[in-house]
Amino acid sequence: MAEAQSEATDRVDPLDGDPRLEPFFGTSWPAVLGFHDLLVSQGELRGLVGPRELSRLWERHLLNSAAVVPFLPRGGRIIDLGSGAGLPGIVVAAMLPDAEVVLLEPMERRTTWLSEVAEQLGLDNVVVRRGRAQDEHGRLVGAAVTVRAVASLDKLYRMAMPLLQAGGSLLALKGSKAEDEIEAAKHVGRKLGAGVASVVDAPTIEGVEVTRVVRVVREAVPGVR
Ligand SMILES: C[S@@+](CC[C@H](N)C(=O)[O-])C[C@H]1O[C@@H](n2cnc3c(N)ncnc32)[C@H](O)[C@@H]1O
Repeated sequence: MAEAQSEATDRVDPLDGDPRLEPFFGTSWPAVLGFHDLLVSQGELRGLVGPRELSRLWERHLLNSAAVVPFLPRGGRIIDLGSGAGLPGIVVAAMLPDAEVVLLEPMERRTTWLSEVAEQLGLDNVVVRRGRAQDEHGRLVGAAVTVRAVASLDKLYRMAMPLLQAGGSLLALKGSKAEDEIEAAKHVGRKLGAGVASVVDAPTIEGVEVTRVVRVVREAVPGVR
C-alpha cells in the first residue's frame, strides 16, 4: 500500500496546474496542454517517454523545448532533427504557427506517433518526414535546425550543417557539457561551415531549470553545399 502510494506520488508533476503555464504559452497553450496530455496518456505505453519522466514533463521536456523558441525565425522552415516523441518539434510548431516545422525522425513507430499528434492537435504547420539526417542532405534545407538528445556536437555538425541554408542556425539543447562539446567539435565545424558557437542560457518560468542552448550560424563556404 505504502509502495503504491509512493509510486503514485512519484508520478505527480509539481508543475501540473501551475497558473504561470497558460500565460507563458499564450495562444499555443491549448496545443501544448493537449500534447502534454497525450504524452501522459500514451507516452509510456508507446515507449516514447520513460516512467520517471512523467513527473517532470513540464520542466524537463515541455518548458525545456519552449526555451529554444526565442532563438528561432518566426517563419520559414525549421527542421527538428531526431524528433522522437516530438521534443522540441511539436512545442516549436505550436508556438510558431507561421513556420513550417519538419519533424525528421527515422523510426516508423515514432513517425506514426508524430503524425497522430500533429493531426489531433490541429498543427497544420507540421510535416513529418521519416529518415536520417544524412539521407536528407541535398534534399531538405531549412532556416534553422533544432535538436535535443541526438548526438554530440561534432556528429551534429555532420548531420545538421548540410540541412541549413547559409545564414541559418543550428540550435542544440545541451546540458552542462556544452562548452566541452563546442571545443571538441571546433575543427569539424570549421570544415563544414559552422560559425563560432555560443552557449545561451534560456530561461522560461521562475524556479524552472534554465535551458542551455548551443547556437551556431552556418556560414557560406565555397565548395560546400
Ligand atoms: C534520445 S532520442 C531524443 C528524441 C527527442 N529529440 C527528445 O529530446 O526527446 C534520439 C532520437 O534521434 C533519432 N535519430 C537517431 N539517429 C538519427 C539520425 N541520423 N537522423 C535523424 N534522427 C536520428 C532517434 O530515432 C531518436 O528518436
